[in-house]
Amino acid sequence: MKDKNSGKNFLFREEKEEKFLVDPYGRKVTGLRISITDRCNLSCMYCHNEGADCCACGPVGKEMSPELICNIIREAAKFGVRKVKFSGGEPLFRKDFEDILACLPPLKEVSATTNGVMLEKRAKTLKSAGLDRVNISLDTLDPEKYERITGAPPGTLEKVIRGIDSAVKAGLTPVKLNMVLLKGINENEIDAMMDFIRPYKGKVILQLIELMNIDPELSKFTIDSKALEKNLEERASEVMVRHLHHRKKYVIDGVEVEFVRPMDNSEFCAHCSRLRVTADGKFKPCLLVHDNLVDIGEAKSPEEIEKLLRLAVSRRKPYYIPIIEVKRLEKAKE
Ligand SMILES: Nc1nc2c(ncn2[C@@H]2O[C@H](COP(=O)(O)OP(=O)(O)OP(=O)(O)O)[C@@H](O)[C@H]2O)c(=O)[nH]1
Ligand code: SF4
Ligand code: SF4
Repeated sequence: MKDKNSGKNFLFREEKEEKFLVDPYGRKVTGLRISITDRCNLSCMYCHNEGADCCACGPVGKEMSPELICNIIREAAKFGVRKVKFSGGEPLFRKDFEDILACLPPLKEVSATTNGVMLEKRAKTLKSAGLDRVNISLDTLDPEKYERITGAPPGTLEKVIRGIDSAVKAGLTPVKLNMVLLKGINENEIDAMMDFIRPYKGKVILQLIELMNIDPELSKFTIDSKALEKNLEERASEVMVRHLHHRKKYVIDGVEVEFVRPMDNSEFCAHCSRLRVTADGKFKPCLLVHDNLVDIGEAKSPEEIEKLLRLAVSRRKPYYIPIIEVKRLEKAKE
């Protein structure tokens, strides 16, 4: 079958007798990123709520049942999806998160991204239910700045730090600390953050995240990512490149630092291997595109889910594409 925009073929590709979902741009889908709720107890200044139209602090829509979530994952797993990331809003708002984890098929990695506020008491049960690791948002170690960035009441930063400790103790490792870089607010705290995680001896990784300034109001907080990348490279004793998004990982003074640089980065999109699912049950082919969602609705049978999965994959397109590719596509249309 041919994609009408790109003229490229898309179908299932057989590899070592395993079927994979491959989009019209040749990107294999090996992961699902599932939002299980839009609810959240914070209101971070940069929140994109996983690309949902509503804000995490706005009204809450319907949420998928554990059964539907597991059916979707089971179907995707038949086609080579091996990694699942649960996100929100704040996924720990789901009291039945452990039930969701308990019904999953065998996977290579099950992780969640959380703000960590409610993690202290849940870390052990989540691990026992099948969660492998967590990413925890932590942009600053300064309580006042934390409250300014997240809108949280006093005392919240301490809860998050206790959450990180519990996650490490429960074995939800490596724990990644997600630090969104904000010019004039926390850009000078990278070294302090590295000092904070060093005692965890490799069980905690620092993940620096370029601000997605999709809202013009946020532009003033954008840092110079290229300069930062150069600086990290100069300081690193080791540099690695992940397949996912071709993200760079650095080892600096014994600490692992990963840099997530999605903006205007065609390399990032070219290596995007995850399909998203929204909290209200829609496949979302791209975080930044809002008009090509595929409603899973009450689809229950494996056949129905497979059909919708294929449709969503056929709609996947890199958001940022190299200018040379844009020209090639324009020429192909002529
Ligand atoms: N544009 C874009 N940004 C992404 C994508 N995936 C992750 N990000 C950014 O990276 C941030 C951190 O993502 P996480 O949820 O912690 O997970 P991750 O680091 O992508 O995944 P793992 O490395 O598997 O833990 C997100 O809040 C986004 O800002 C993506 O597919 N597209
Ligand atoms: S914790 Fe996450 S979902 Fe909640 S407001 Fe902050 S960025 Fe948005
Ligand atoms: S195509 Fe690019 S912007 Fe869209 S989800 Fe993938 S990495 Fe993110």
